[in-house]
Amino acid sequence: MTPQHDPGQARPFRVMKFGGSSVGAADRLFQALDLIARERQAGPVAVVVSAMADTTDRLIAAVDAAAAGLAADPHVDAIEALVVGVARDLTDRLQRAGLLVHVPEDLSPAIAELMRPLRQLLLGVGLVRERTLQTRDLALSFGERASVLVVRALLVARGVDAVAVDARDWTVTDDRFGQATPDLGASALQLGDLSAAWSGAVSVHTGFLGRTRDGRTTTLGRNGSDYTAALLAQILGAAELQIWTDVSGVMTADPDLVLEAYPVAHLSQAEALELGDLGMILHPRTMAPLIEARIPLRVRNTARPADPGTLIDVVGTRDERHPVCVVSTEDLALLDLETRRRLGHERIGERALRALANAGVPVWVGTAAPRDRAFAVAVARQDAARAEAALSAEFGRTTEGEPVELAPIRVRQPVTLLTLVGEAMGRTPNVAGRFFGALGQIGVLVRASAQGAGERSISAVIDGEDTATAVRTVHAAFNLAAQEVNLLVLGKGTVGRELLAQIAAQQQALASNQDVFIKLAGVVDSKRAVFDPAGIPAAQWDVRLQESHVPPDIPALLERLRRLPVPILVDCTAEDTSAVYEAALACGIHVVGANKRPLAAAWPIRQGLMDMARKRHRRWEYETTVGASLPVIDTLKGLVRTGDAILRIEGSFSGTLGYLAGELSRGVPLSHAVRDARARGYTEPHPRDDLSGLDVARKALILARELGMELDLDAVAIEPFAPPEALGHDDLERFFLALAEQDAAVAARIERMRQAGRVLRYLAQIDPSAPAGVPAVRVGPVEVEPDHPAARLRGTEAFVAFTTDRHRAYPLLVQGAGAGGAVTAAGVLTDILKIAMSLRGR
Ligand SMILES: NC(=O)C1=CN([C@@H]2O[C@H](COP(=O)(O)OP(=O)(O)OC[C@H]3O[C@@H](n4cnc5c(N)ncnc54)[C@H](OP(=O)(O)O)[C@@H]3O)[C@@H](O)[C@H]2O)C=CC1
Ligand SMILES: N[C@@H](CC=O)C(=O)O
Repeated sequence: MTPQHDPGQARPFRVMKFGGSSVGAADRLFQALDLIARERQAGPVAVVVSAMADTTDRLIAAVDAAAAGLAADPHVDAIEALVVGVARDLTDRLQRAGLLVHVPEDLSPAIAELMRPLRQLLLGVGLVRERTLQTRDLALSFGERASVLVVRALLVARGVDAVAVDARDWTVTDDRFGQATPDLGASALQLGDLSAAWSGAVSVHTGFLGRTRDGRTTTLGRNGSDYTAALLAQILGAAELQIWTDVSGVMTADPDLVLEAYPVAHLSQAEALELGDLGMILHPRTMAPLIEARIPLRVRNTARPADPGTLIDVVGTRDERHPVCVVSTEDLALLDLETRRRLGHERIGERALRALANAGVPVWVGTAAPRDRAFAVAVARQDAARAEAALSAEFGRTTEGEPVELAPIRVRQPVTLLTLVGEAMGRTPNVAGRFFGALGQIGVLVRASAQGAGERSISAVIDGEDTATAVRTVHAAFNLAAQEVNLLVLGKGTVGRELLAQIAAQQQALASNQDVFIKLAGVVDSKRAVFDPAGIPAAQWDVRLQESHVPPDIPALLERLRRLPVPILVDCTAEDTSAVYEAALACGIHVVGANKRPLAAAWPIRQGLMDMARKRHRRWEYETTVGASLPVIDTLKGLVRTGDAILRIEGSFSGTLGYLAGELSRGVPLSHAVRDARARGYTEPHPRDDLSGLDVARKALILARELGMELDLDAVAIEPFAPPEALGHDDLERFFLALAEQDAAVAARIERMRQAGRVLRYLAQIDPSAPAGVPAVRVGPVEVEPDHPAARLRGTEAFVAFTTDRHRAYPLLVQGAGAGGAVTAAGVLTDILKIAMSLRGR
């Protein structure tokens, strides 16, 4: 087909198509006329319009009513009222805006006149009580014809020369009513004759409509107006087709499921075809004329004309790393067929598809096991029963008449077809790995899967209830938008407060540089809670918490948290929160904890939490429980995972006790040094936990358990840092008074050590192969020689030395600040980011 546009002609046509929402209300149509007027200034324009708003549905209802012997006139009255109303409102608006070149005649008589034959037709349908597709097509044509009448009249009134074109006068089709196919050559000839009369005016065409060679009205099926527009663009040799609708382009995912979904800037025609198969943008047959004539398509929003929309052309985006969209097709059923023995030469997939086609059941996806022993097919839920019946009938016997050993057909519903679309699929390695990996991370079961033969899509069938989380996770895993994580922070003491300050400071940078959006959903202390699913501005949490009178009802808060994308419980308390962790993990919430107590709880409790996290595919991150932000646990896990044998772990695990030892060496009395350490945020909420050795014992136990040592706290040999008689008081002031009584004795001991050339350090040792009778885990004060690695520690420095099979001669050392709000909070934030990043497939 030769396009009508003569390449010598300076400015080719632009075709603009306006859908039902763009012409069905005065404000939108006002905008549409403006867009047409502007585009006209740049060159020749042809416009295609759909029926206004719900007119097509109303026309179908009118035909159905007539065929059922009911009154159809009220439907036609409603359509007439809508069209007249839009025309009047629009005239007023144009007048108020000073855009009318002349006041248009009242359109109501013309609209009534247009509708007269429709009323007669419906009367006829009522008389014969017969409703054929042919009759329905004729009735439907009145919707688009009414739109053209209004749009042309008001364009002219606005000073844009325009002609109305009934597309039936040029769209020559076959006689498949309801789904007619145009004849391109014949249509081009007809259009050629018509267009001669336009002489520079904007031609306004009815979308959706055609006519058979013998003059009967047809319609072009679903998205028929788009088809008309694509055909018109092809015949006119247009430079571009613009589809004006109510969204700002093709979205990266369903915005109802993914708040951060956004319009894709650029797609290839092949990607658009793939999306068309999934019911998005244009139906594949509508894309055909554009592909054939290599015409770019722009999808734009009439209500937001400044938005660039989506451009669809031959090349598409040049960014081959990212897929473009995650499409979720919901409300499907998955039918699983499995033969107990092979069916000779028969392919069960082939037969199943044929049976479903014969039963008129459309198939969304079908996947076969190797050599076709099993086959799974997804169909719309409403077709599930028919599909099952058709398959049961088909597989009652082999084609040779033998009974088939088919396991009972299993029907699973509702399921969702989750499809990732993009050229990246065939050009970037590991897209499939990341797709399934992201689903696996959040524990979504894949019931069936398929990778498109065109290498532009990959699909997974998942349970319907997993849809929202799965779409969000895959969307985030491919960096289609920032990964949102939602935090509920328990505790706003030294660590919690500092964490919230770091989040406030880093939130912006994390969103722009790392595509991670940290949302603070709630903060809880020992007395109250504040929770807002929309997010608490990180700079306002303090005020919001102070103003709150809500008691900290943790189960209720977890219930609200779990409904948000990537929910994370952040534990910055020093309480026994094992039960809270269990509830959180059980309902799908990740946990990040600086709190050692759940990890040091009785072995079955700690192990139960680990199992729960594994079973629910949730993360429990706790790097800061040993050595604040030092990478102690990660290092140990790495050694264990890579098969190294851990011979011994030793070190000074407590920044607090390291600091105190240093202060004592400088001559500071014990009670003063502890007060100072507490004020600096180094100690546990009650410093007794440090001085008694309990806190270090917990750390040592945490590390020992990483080695698989099934120990409890009572198996740890603990020698306290300070004399036990000073540690009895809960009340802090009494505690400090009792401590002061020990100042002199402690100072004397330190002095003795100094004279002997040694320094005091509090060390821990984990010896997995300790002989029977010797504690495998020991913590206690040690007088170390000057050449001991611990002797060189300063301030809150801690160190952990791993002697392993591979690090035998030179132990692997992790050393640095081991206590303090800032470093610990940074470690907690790092753990939060680990979860966010892992969900992005990075
Ligand atoms: N400080 C450090 O250097 C390090 C600390 N850690 C660990 O971090 C955790 C926090 O330490 P830190 O910030 O110093 O302690 P703080 O005592 O300063 O803060 C504890 C917070 O927990 C809150 N809290 C107490 N009970 C509850 C409860 N039932 N529900 C909710 N919140 C509660 C307190 O509330 P309220 O404000 O109402 O009293 C307080 O805000 C500890 O487990 C500690 O071992 C780990 C590594 C280093
Ligand atoms: N008091 C603790 C703080 C971190 O866990 C210590 O220094 O060990």
